[in-house]
Amino acid sequence: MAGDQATATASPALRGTIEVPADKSMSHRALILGALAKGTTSISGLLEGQDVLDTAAAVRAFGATAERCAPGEWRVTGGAWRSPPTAIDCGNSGTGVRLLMGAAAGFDLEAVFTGDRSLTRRPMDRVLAPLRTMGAEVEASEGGRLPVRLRGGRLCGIHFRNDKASAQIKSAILLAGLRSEAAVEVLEPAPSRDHSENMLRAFGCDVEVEETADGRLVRLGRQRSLTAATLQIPGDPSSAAFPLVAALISPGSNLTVRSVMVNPLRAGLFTTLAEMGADLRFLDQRSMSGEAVADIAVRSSPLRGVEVPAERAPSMIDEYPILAIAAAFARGRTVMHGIGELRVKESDRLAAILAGLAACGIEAWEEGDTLIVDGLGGPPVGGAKVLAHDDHRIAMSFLVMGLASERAISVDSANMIDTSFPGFARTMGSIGARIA
Ligand SMILES: O=C(O)C1=C[C@@H](OP(=O)(O)O)[C@@H](O)[C@H](O)C1
Ligand SMILES: C=C(OP(=O)(O)O)C(=O)O
Repeated sequence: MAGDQATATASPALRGTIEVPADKSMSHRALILGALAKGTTSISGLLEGQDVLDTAAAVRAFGATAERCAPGEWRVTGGAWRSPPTAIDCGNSGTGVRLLMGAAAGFDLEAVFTGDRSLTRRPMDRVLAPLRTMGAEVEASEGGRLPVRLRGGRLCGIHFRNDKASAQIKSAILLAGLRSEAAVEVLEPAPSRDHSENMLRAFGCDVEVEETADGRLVRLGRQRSLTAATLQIPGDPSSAAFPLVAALISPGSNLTVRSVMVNPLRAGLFTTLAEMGADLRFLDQRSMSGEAVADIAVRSSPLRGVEVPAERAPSMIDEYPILAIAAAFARGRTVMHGIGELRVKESDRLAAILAGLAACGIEAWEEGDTLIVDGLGGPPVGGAKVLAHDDHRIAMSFLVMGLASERAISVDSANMIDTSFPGFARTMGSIGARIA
């Protein structure tokens, strides 16, 4: 990819068997929990994208040791966290900064958190409000944004209703609660991804989950100290989504993505694609570090428009940009409900999707928190330069669209792809995709 720009050109059928980089959500959590645990945690297959490398630098600044022994192989030795010498810069990563603020809040320390141009525009109050309720002193910049100054210490309990179905908010509260003895509970009317719960258990922490009439209640038990663990991180379903959709929309394709994490709270895109008529199979289902894993095989398929219910949004929140691309190729209308959270990701993803689709000849519009795409039942014209707004998922989505459109599609800022999918162009090239 030349400089920041990248171009995807109509490609032949995509074929082969590939792996995608490790899951980003699990990778952040592995480093943070390792840095809180007694002893040395071994991690295999850590995602070495910039978001996660920034979290590694952050835990070091708090006093932990995080060493890279070989590609993807890391050792993390934890202990009591101390005030970092300089501001913690989480770069582009909402997960990194929100989980780290939670984890730091239980220690007697002071820290300033900041990030890049995108992250400093994203709302932090959603995490700062519950941390304040628990007793942390926090001072945010205007509008509840970064930089944030946090003074941690002895925290009290909380019962928090997670109406946004945000795993970042839930995880920040659970991590803060690790150093408290008080009751710490998060009620989720709609469940969000549960990697923190699963991984906390792997580190020996009691986490209780109860299905109640009001939703899923997640509660820290009495045993909250963490002991080092050995972890292996499976492939990221949010990254696998790009080659899988590319194969679905490129005639004659036959692709397998190996070792993809398929936790049901992350698998909403696969359910939706199956409803659209995708020939998609989960093979060799197994488990890795407490998470369900499968090889996913797809063949290119004629897709039809569907209605995606709001309740499914938390299980595919990062996949709407690439679903919108699949929808553009599908026959008929795809309606995606309840996706207002897309406005506060790395960019305003709703606006970016709409502008990109319009530039490529697709009719799409928003109605409140609903996105509607009128699919062509065939390839769009393409031939546009799409603004990715420094957002990795917008960039990858429109590059995938360019592989099966009539004319090439360029994106202006492709360098951010490294935050979640290092080697994207190379991996796609290995199955025949033309991205330069
Ligand atoms: O907890 C996590 O690892 C994540 C949670 C989601 O954000 P929200 O918690 O804001 O929904 C998701 O968009 C993000 O990419 C990763
Ligand atoms: C929203 C995302 O990440 P984060 O919130 O960690 O920046 C993403 O990866 O799509």
